[in-house]
Amino acid sequence: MTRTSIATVCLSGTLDEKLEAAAAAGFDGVEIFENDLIGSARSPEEIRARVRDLGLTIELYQPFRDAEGAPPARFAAVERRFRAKLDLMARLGAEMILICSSVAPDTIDDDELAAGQLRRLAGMAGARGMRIAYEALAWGRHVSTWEHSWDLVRRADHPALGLCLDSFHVLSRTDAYGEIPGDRVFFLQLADAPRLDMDVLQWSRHHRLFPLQGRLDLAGFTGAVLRAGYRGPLSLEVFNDVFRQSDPHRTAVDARRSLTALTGGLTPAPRLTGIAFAELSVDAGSGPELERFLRTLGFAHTGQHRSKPVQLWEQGTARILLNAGATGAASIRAFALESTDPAASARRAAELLATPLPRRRRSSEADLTAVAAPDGTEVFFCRDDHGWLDDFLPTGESPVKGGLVTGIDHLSLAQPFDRYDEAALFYRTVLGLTEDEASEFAAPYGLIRTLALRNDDRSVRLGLSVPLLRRGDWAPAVPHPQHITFVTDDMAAVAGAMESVDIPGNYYDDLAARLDPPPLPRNALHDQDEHGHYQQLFTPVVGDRVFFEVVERTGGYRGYGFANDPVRMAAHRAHRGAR
Ligand SMILES: O=C(O)c1ccc(O)c(O)c1
Ligand SMILES: [Mg+2]
Repeated sequence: MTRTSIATVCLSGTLDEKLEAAAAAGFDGVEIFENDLIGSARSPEEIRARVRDLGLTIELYQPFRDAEGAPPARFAAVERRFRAKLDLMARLGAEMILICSSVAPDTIDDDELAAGQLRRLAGMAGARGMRIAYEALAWGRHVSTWEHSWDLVRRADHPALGLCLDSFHVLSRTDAYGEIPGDRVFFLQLADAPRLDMDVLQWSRHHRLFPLQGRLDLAGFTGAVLRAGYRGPLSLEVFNDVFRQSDPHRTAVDARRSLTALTGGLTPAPRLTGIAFAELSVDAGSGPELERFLRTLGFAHTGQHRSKPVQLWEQGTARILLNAGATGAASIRAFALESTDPAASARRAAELLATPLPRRRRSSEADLTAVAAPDGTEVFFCRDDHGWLDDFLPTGESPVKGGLVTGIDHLSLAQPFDRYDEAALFYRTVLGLTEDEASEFAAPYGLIRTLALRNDDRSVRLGLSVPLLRRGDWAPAVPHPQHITFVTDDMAAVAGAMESVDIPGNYYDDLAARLDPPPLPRNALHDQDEHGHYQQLFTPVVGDRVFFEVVERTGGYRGYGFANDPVRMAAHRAHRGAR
């Protein structure tokens, strides 16, 4: 088994907190960042003991800067500093140090000089049984490609000197990284990132992500390095503004999940065949209001749970549970997915470190396995035989035939600002969904990023959204809005029956100018793609954050109307202000 490691820079907190979080998430080792050590009140010996007691090993100490290419007059100071760090490593019990390529303005562009200096440092390390992993920073002064660092390592030709390959530095510059000398790679650092057209240092220091959370080809690169014969740890090194201030235990689990998903060997994700139900928690105020909305849309209250204050509402294949037994304001507390193998779905979720939830089971009730998603939403796995419906006693009301709503189109779950990348990776990997559409837009109270995920046949679709920054205190926007989107074949009839939020005339003027759509029912929004058309209608927000949407897809439209989201948000805001 390949060892796993995480750099302390990935995590928030003091060195102690970082080490505890790394150990709790199941990492084998850590890279100790110099800053974390310098700020720690513990002596190196105490840190060594703490690391050992936590079952970790120190895989690497880093970074050592501005070594190679130093003007000869400065190199004595480099050696002095290096010797001090080797002394420190001996006290820590660390055997490998990372030297990153020089950025100092006085660095000399002379490969012979640089290789000779690296050989000198390797001699010092080697004499103490230690090794150097030399890394090309993508913004290094003269050495900025891994090929160039490899050239210097070859020239230096010392057994204590090898390469550190960092996926970010390599893949931020090229997808064609060529042949990798596996036996000379001493250390492998993994980081993903979104594709951003910006200064590479800023990109690296603020926007790195864990593998599979960004757009770099981490699977391809890691596979190539492993095939080349690399046998060291897979170590995550992610500089990320959000992770730096998030709960380190959560971040460490997110990190571990990403490595697990990257290295594979997981239970394959069983095929999902649909959304069995969505469950809303309701209180005394929101319950009746949601019932009223369901009623006007044509839903029938068909069942009452045998043991809990939970109502079942049905129409077409859409099933909504209203749960009055939970505390808190109205929200989507759970949803259930129909799986061809619920036990395997649950097993895969456990392998990906999903938090298991107590089973909902009483003698006669269906056995539903559930896990908690990062945003707290409970995700159930059930068979597609509707066995769980036996938990409900019929009320005598039967579902309306040929009603307005035919099923659930998708669920939209707004994520807390600091859980988005974690949630996207969770839903995608645990459920085996693919990314459908991503976008970013300016909403009235801040920038919003959205991501749609779906299964192969689009019977399961989820929309995630998140503000780009933590919301300002003053913003009166709906916090973490969630909605259930129903699908209809007859939007005109829905518009006639359902209370909807008013959409401004300016929207329709702009729409006419851009797309000139056919006439729309009152308050309906419109979108189109190369396949067809989309109409959307929104109820007001119930309680603090929940609303329903009804959509009609014609001609095979594939999107989600993301472009209309700012108008919808402003409309909800205006509606709440008017109350
Ligand atoms: O941003 C940096 O300076 C830095 C330092 C050490 C690394 O391993 C790295 O990838 C980047
Ligand atoms: Mg690095």
